[in-house]
Amino acid sequence: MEGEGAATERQRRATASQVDQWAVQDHVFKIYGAFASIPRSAQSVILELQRDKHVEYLTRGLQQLGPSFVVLDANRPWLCYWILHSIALLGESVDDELEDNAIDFLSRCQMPHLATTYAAVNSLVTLGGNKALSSINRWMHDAGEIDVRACYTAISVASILNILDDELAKGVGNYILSCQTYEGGIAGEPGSEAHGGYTFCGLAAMILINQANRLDLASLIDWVAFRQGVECGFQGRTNKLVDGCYSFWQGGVFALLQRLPAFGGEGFGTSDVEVEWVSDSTSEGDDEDRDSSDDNEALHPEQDQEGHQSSSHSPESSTAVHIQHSRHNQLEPLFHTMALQQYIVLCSQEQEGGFRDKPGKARDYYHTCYCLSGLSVCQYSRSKNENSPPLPTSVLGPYSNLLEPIHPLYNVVSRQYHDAQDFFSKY
Ligand SMILES: CC(C)=CCC/C(C)=C/CC/C(C)=C/COP(=O)(O)OP(=O)(O)O
Ligand SMILES: [Zn+2]
Repeated sequence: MEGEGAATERQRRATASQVDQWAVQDHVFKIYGAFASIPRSAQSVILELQRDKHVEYLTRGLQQLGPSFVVLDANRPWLCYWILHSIALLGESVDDELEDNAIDFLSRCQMPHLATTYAAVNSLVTLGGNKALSSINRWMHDAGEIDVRACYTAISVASILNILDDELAKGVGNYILSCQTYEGGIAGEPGSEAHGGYTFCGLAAMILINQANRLDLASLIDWVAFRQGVECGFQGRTNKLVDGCYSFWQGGVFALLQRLPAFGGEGFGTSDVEVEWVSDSTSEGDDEDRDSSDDNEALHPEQDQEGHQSSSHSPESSTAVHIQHSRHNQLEPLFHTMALQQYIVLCSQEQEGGFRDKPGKARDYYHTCYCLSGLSVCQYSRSKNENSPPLPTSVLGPYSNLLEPIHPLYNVVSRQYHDAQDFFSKY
């Protein structure tokens, strides 16, 4: 039996976390309230992405990595990837000197650790061009940690470099399957708690090895759908706080699911998953306007678009999210993409450049990368394929907020992914 001390401690922690959540909601709702109370003309200015400021902040960060990126530490390839990918999402590129420095540095640090190798390879793919791509040495190595992130980074790197084979994929499907929890999301290791970061990694890896249909996709969708709360952004796991970086880790899960043919998507080429879909069917047209707030209005924080009270991160519904087709047979996103854009632009964006976890926190490159990646996912969430630009109704704020589309399996900008694919299919 649990001792009185332990029970009291548990209750103290639960209360503290509830108080944290109320404090964050209070902060976020004040921002939305202030936004709703200003004239429309001023609202559209506030919804603008501060592109120039973001590029300035990012370029400064890259320059600060050192004149020739000389120090080798595990964070530098990540900083390179977060910054270069953010710049690419904004449709910009870096100057020749910075590019040369980055290539020289990244080609020297592709071995010691799988996750940093993923960051280095994605950075080089993002820089693109002969020099960057040919600097990648397509080695293999083993050992290192075992978890779902390691599975994903290994499989992602191998896939983008066109060296993925059965030997590397052996056992990966069974391992990831053993990490899907009773909640429906995927944990880092068997027996741990489902988390958005690992759910993205697990699902992406399963798609890359053609085994996504082995997961319980119905419960996975339920789990991820209920991670979007009244703050309009996503939390990483049940009963935790909203955070801008989950815009990609959780939003990216939807981007992956929506590309599967079983969900009306075009597939990923070799990995067209067939899923026997079981859903508690909802009458036609029920949800056709669920995510069509096309007038840039702030959502009332405690209401969904039909005006219902919504409970934050409510766990009680089962299979409440379904494949949605509007009257015109247009694929509807499986999450509230306008609400998420609102959280990213109004709560995560720093007017002076960069993005943060939540109001009150400082900006950083990690959150800048994953807020922008999540924003891109939202903007293209209704696009049938990456070549069809989104309608203005899918983009919150001015259309100039539109970012470059990403390839959701790797989180690199689509055009750079295709260039890399052409390059590595030649030898
Ligand atoms: C490819 C790649 C880089 C993958 C990384 C995936 C990722 C973000 C995993 C999350 C790890 C984790 C358990 C964070 C919880 O932190 P926390 O307790 O501080 O945050 P929380 O309260 O939001 O859960
Ligand atoms: Zn975060």
